[in-house]
Amino acid sequence: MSLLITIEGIDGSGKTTLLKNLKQKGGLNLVTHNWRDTALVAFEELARKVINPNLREDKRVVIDRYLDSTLVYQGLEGNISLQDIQEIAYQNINLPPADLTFILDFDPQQAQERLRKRKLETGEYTNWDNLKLEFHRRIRDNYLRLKKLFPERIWVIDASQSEEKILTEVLSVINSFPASTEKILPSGRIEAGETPEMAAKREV
Ligand SMILES: Nc1ncnc2c1ncn2[C@@H]1O[C@H](COP(=O)(O)OP(=O)(O)O)[C@@H](O)[C@H]1O
Ligand SMILES: Cc1cn([C@H]2C[C@H](O)[C@@H](COP(=O)(O)OP(=O)(O)O)O2)c(=O)[nH]c1=O
Repeated sequence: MSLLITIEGIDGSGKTTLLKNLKQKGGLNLVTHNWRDTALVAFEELARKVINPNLREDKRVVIDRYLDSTLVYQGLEGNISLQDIQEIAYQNINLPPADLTFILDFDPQQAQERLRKRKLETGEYTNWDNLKLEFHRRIRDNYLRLKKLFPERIWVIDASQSEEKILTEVLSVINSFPASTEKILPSGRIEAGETPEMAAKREV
């Protein structure tokens, strides 16, 4: 079954790492893409060239940052209404909506530490230091607000866990889609050490 899966979270929350692990160890027939353009219209090209053709071939497509980034950064943090963003995205540009979204929820101060490490190891640029910690805290809160708006689609994952644990949790949700999402509504949060089935029981 084709599935559009998106990964979201503040910078340094582990999105790229999860994407890499899903690709290498996930055992899924999936296509991943790490898009680096922040303009909404760039998603049109992404959908046309990457998402739509693969969904048509029944693949699972995993995208690092998608419309929820726009809703969070330009919407909740910026001054564009969420309704306008969604109208442009779904009606004007005709983007496919995500089926499943994982928010890697992480403390900004710890994320800063991870990014320092990443810079030392890989030299990869980040604009983190130009922005105040307060900004990243608001972005984290905005993601959690988004979860309240789209509880069925969005899963909040504790990103302070090990890479392996995060991969296991995410795979268990993907592999049981859509059955588990129906069961686990409304909050969908998996705590450390829980399977989706255990979470379902806890939340009822
Ligand atoms: N679960 C994890 N535990 C410890 N370190 C991690 C974890 N996930 C990612 N990292 C490290 O944190 C840094 C930032 O991760 P990255 O995947 O690049 O984040 P993002 O793409 O969200 O900005 C990298 O150096 C990465 O190796
Ligand atoms: C996709 C997208 C990203 N952004 C922002 C979030 C990030 O701070 C920045 C660049 O993203 P990116 O380089 O993917 O961040 P990361 O370090 O987490 O891998 O662009 C928006 O403001 N709007 C958007 O629609």
